[in-house]
Amino acid sequence: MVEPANTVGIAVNPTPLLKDELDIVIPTIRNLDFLEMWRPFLQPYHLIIVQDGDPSKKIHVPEGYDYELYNRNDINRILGPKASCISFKDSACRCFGYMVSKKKYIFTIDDDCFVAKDPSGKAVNALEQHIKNLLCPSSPFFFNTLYDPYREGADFVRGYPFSLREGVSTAVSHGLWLNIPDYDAPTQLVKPKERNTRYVDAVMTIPKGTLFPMCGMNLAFDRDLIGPAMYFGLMGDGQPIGRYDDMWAGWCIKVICDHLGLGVKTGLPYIYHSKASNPFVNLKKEYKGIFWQEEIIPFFQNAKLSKEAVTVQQCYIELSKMVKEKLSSLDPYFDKLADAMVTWIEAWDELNPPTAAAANGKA
Ligand SMILES: O=c1ccn([C@@H]2O[C@H](COP(=O)(O)OP(=O)(O)O[C@H]3O[C@@H](CO)[C@H](O)[C@H]3O)[C@@H](O)[C@H]2O)c(=O)[nH]1
Ligand SMILES: [Mn+2]
Repeated sequence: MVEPANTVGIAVNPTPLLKDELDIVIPTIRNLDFLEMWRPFLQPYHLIIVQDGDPSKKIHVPEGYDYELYNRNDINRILGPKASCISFKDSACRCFGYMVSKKKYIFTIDDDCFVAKDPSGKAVNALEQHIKNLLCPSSPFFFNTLYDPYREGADFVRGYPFSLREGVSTAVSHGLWLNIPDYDAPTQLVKPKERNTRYVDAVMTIPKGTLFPMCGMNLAFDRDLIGPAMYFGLMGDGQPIGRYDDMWAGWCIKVICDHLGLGVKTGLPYIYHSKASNPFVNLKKEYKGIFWQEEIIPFFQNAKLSKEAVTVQQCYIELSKMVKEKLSSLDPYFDKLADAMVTWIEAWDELNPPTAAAANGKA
């Protein structure tokens, strides 16, 4: 039986790593009381709260947190017609927070994710571990069997090519979950009582050429390296699919990271996922995705980006053209999604114009 950690009495770190370079993005339709238990680890950071659902509902944010909050009215006001690419009534709305942030790093977490305990009983500072993962190189080109070679007390094992030991920049850090695992609805239905009690003390780079099911509930990334590709798609209200927001983004970012020579890591940190969403509601959201993905995965496995695609935006636009060309025959939804991918990039570039220096550099 796993339980969340008790963080009462843990002092708030006054000078945490990347304090002014990282935003925490939380999608919510509920309340944010869970931030009380995260206070020692998260209070020094700026929050971007994306309020989904009824914009007239008042979301209470615990005292002492510095935050900005956006509801649907704000999204519509800021993006105008381009707001059509931001999902409504689905956690996919969180990607609006990635777009409006001005920081280099993002940590996104769900409002039902509590602080986990490691096997020694110590409270896990998930954000601190994500930051370590992002600030350390990745090793996507050759698998290190002793897991993260950059970790204290580990290294590259015999036979690991020295020419590859410098590693590459890490774009994404994918954390895991104790208690309620991120299972799809059919698995949830078959195993309603299954809880994840296994704390695996490892961080691994996902090898180049391998896709993975990215879960958005405990995720961090480098916005400068991969932000424009972190679009969580068209889900929820008015859409034929849900709960494939993070999956879609994960497949897109992995193809682009592989193309640009960037790393994606998975493993530590764990959070404690406190509640299971309704498997019957989830089945309705997922069911088209469960058979579509048998076509979608080979599409991403075979996606080849051109050597002219050297920025994330260029890669993403190329990907959107492939989606329109190769997946629209699966369902007209993908035609709409391909257009929304372009709208997302246009909106991203509108809110995040390249700095003059960067623009000159590019010229
Ligand atoms: O319409 C909605 C529903 C929920 N939210 C907020 O999004 C997160 C996740 O919600 P919840 O914990 O209820 O759902 P899970 O099934 O556990 O979420 C996992 O599945 C993925 C579905 O896409 C998701 O990325 C995972 O985290 C909470 O913060 C809700 O408040 C919402 O904004 N709108
Ligand atoms: Mn949840």
